[in-house]
Amino acid sequence: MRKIYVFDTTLRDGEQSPGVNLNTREKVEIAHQLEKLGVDRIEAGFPAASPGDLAAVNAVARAVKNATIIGLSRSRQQDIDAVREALQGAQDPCLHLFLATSPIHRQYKLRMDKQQVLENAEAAIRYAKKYFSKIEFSAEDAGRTELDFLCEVTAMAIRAGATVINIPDTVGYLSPYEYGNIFKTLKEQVPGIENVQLSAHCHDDLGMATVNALAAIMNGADQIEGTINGIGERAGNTAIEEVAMALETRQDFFGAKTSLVLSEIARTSRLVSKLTGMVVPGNKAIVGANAFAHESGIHQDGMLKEKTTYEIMSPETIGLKESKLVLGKHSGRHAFREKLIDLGFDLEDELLNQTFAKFKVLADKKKDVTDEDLLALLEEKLVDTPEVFKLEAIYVSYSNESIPSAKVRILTAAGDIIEEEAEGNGSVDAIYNAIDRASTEEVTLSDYSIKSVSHGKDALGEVHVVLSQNDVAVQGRGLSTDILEASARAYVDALNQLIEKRKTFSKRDRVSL
Ligand SMILES: CC(=O)SCCNC(=O)CCNC(=O)[C@H](O)C(C)(C)COP(=O)(O)OP(=O)(O)OC[C@H]1O[C@@H](n2cnc3c(N)ncnc32)[C@H](O)[C@@H]1OP(=O)(O)O
Ligand SMILES: CC(C)C(=O)C(=O)O
Repeated sequence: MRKIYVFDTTLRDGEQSPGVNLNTREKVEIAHQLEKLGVDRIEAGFPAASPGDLAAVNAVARAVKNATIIGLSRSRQQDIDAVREALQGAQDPCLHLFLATSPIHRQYKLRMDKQQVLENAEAAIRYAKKYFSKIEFSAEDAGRTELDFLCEVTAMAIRAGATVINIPDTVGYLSPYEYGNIFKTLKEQVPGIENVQLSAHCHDDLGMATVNALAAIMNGADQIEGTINGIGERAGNTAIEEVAMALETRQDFFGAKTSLVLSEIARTSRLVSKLTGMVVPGNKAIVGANAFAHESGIHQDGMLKEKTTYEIMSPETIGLKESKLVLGKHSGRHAFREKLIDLGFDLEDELLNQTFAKFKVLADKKKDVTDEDLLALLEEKLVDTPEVFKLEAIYVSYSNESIPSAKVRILTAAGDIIEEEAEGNGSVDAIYNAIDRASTEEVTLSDYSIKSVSHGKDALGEVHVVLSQNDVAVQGRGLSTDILEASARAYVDALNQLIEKRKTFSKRDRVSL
């Protein structure tokens, strides 16, 4: 099986993500994890960028024993010298030199013509060759470079002593066909190309970074460059975990493999997310929280019968424990039954159907139906609790210059209407004091939490409260687009449940104790 080398640039191009700044300790921690993941090469930074980055690259160079350590450099002596200094102590150092070759970069950024680009790059490689046996040369913006000129630049770089030639699609512009064709052409036309490794470095501006890296592999690339979680400049780089898992899962098609320890992927992803502060989107391939989660009934049913119906890879391969069946409004009876069995309840069909119907009503209102919700459904705490008290209206008076007060109108099961007023430390406290007066129940509020059920200004607010009385505690839930109303509803719901629980407990005592 053909081996594809993995060049990880999380610590260099990944760190170029706006808002990301890794200090030395963080770079070393990530580098150690990359070593465990088994990447072949680690680009640790751009030493000429700052004294801090030079020191960080040096710390990585000294800490890592099982990967080549690379420092990036412009085609300038002072940058090359900074990399020399930074890579002191590295077991296997490599210099990464770059110079842009595309017409746009030549004309506007470098203000060089083709000849100057060739001469400048050659002088840099020859200078560097005195100090480094391994040199990667990148033709920045190769993707938008005339193909014949790119062949010329590549031939020059090989003659001058580069050992790896990198073809960056710096701005994520190319289609897979065009990018693959560059590798094919270089392989066919550049003298000495068989003596160097060819590398692919893609960006995700059009969402094609992974597929372009794969196209490069299919056309002869020996190495792919990328980052963990695909972080990097603008829309980011090729996500290494995506390429590695594509090669692993579709060995039949690609006939190539990395030597990554795949079971370290999830851990590496979490660490990089934590230290860079870049949250991995839930739907991100391979490492997103939903990548191995199934919500819809038909999929869950398939998963329960045979995992390969809806999973092309197993979560264990990347170091996760198992797939998740998430209960929501799209879930079906099979998954619901399985979940209840997990919770210790094996229900008769009829009872299962009744509970399932209630679950669907709840799932329509809630983003996540938790184990607690399910337990509540089973015990008929959350729905169908007889309403001893029903909240009819609340009035709140609030100003930051006076004590908040609230008035509530409550309808009792006996048909009485009770109105009470009270003051409090805040609006919610005032409402709760007024409800206490109306219900005359003596309860303790031991928890209060609020979250939004959906997004936007009109999001539903969901309030959860825990009320206790003697040794009994219950959870009440209130939903409304107004958080004060949701708070009042949660409290009244909890009161009703408390009263119901008192009854259930005394019944249970009679029946089973
Ligand atoms: C595609 C990529 O990801 S390339 C890597 C990008 N990463 C970074 O830029 C991060 C680190 N960079 C830095 O800290 C700074 O840009 C430094 C220290 C390298 C240079 O800073 P400054 O000297 O202030 O220059 P500045 O960044 O403003 O401009 C870049 C200069 O380098 C030149 N340049 C750009 N690429 C190269 C190159 N490969 N070789 C030689 N010169 C280059 C530009 O033409 C410009 O030159 P000019 O000053 O003569 O116009
Ligand atoms: C320095 C090079 C490889 C680069 O990051 C790019 O062109 O995107």
